[in-house]
Amino acid sequence: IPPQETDPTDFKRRFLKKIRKLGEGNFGMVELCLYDPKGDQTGELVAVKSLKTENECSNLRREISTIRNLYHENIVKYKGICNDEGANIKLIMEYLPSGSLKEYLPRNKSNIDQKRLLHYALQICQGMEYLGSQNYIHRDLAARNILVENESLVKIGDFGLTKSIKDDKEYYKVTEEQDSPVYWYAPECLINRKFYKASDVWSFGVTLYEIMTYCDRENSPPRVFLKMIGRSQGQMTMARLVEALGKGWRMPRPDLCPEMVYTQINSCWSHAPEDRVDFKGLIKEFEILLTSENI
Ligand SMILES: CCCn1cc(-c2nc(Nc3ccc(C(=O)NC)cc3)nc3[nH]ccc23)cn1
Repeated sequence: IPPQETDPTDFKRRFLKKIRKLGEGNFGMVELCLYDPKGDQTGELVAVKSLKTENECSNLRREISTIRNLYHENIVKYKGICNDEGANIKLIMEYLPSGSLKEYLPRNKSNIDQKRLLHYALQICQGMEYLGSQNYIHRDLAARNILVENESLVKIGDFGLTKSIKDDKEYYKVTEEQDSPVYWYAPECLINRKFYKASDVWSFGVTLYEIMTYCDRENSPPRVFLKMIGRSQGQMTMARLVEALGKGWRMPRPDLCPEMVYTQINSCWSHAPEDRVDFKGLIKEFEILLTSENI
């Protein structure tokens, strides 16, 4: 009999063995699983994203249709879906053992120099430039969502809030209130809940700030903002944040961050979206910084 055509992107639930939790997102969670069809532990390790609650199925289906059509060195690889036995669908992706920058940078600080940090920043911009070219807005760019393949390769690892802006709309209007990562949000997102590609540039600025602090918890954006706008004001936080940003307040240059890089971070934080640098411009700047000797 001819070898029956098995679809390598169709994962059977009975062969998917949970090992441990890897991370939690807005309404999804990611677990490390062994996919072991032979049942002899010779299977492969995969990262499996499923829903925390039943009702968010449409979000995960949108995320699946997004990631399965993205092919870029700096975007985590889609492997398939697990959709049998009736329960809710699961997204299967390649497993990156080193975790996100939030785990990796603090742990490896002593053998990562600033040049390498800028290489990571360049790669994130390359992934984001590609995402934008496919008419997507990420809406959750942060160090926690950047995964480490090895010490010279990072990938955007989560698309839980990514939206398509096809039919030449230039922004996405947030409908449902979600526990949004406000400290990574640009003013236009906070004030009138409009997301532009330029809003992702603002979030990249916050992500680069995190990278230049080696994701040190003491200097995390929530910590720095709350120190500036006064301890937790409850729901006042959003209003106080908007007010401070509107007055031109920005997170101060981190100790280890060179002036030139802080200038770049600030070019991502212009109040008006149209005044911000774009990912193409950031890529050029990083390439110049990485060739010049003074980093
Ligand atoms: C939903 C939130 C976004 N998210 C994506 C992932 C993820 N993690 C990993 N590897 C990973 C993670 C953590 C650690 C660790 O040591 N932790 C203390 C080690 C390895 N590979 C992945 N491939 C695709 C997604 C994905 C985790 N959270």
